[in-house]
Amino acid sequence: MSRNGMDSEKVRAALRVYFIAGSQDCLQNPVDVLKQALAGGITMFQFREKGKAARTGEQKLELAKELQALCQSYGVPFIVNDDLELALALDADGVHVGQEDELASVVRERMGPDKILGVSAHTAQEARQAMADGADYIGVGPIFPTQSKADAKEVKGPEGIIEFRQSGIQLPIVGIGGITLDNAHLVMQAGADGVSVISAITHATSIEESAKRFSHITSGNGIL
Ligand SMILES: Cc1ncsc1CCOP(=O)(O)O
Ligand SMILES: C=C1C=NC(C)=NC1=N
Ligand SMILES: [Mg+2]
Repeated sequence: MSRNGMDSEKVRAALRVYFIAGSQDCLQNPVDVLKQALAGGITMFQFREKGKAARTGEQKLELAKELQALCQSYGVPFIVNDDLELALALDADGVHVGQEDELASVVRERMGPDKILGVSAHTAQEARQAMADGADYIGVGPIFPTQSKADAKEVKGPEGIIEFRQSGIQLPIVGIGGITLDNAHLVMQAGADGVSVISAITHATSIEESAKRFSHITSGNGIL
């Protein structure tokens, strides 16, 4: 079932190097982090301001506006994690929700057909439900152990993505969790359309170089 709205090939292309960050993930000013990541060629950005050090209220809104403007100057989609009201207030390009967040069907209803809706899915059933709710892609993970999400579920390995594809899930999939320059190729070979990365970019010696290398690794035609 193909959804009328965001073209799925455009979504697949946007998922290739899907950078996620909030100020809690950054060792320097988040604006400078995103500038370098964009220069390195990330294909989509998710603003995920979460945890005890996260900004809130006006501070969070101002930071989001600055990061959104940067993405717009590069023509890179700007996605908001969890916070539907913030996404609507900013007219963001989309929202990503987990199973415990706002219902995906409600988010789709509130955003309209042309915004990007991402849903975290841990089983093929959750993936099928997400598709029925109008999701454009699913986030599957953690693929490898991660330090960036306190309540991450059990590690799946790249097999987790193979299983989704074997159960007939054709929706665009982005792998997430502990993905580095050394293991990203395994995620692509398992059938993901892209990799979602926090610390391998935010903690990199060169943020721009790291983003550039992820872009190179994920641009293969999937055969190599
Ligand atoms: C948000 C999220 N969801 C599953 S793992 C994770 C964190 C990924 O961060 P990192 O790329 O640093 O492992
Ligand atoms: C938990 C998540 C899973 N997948 C993606 C793409 N983003 C998230 N915040
Ligand atoms: Mg969430």
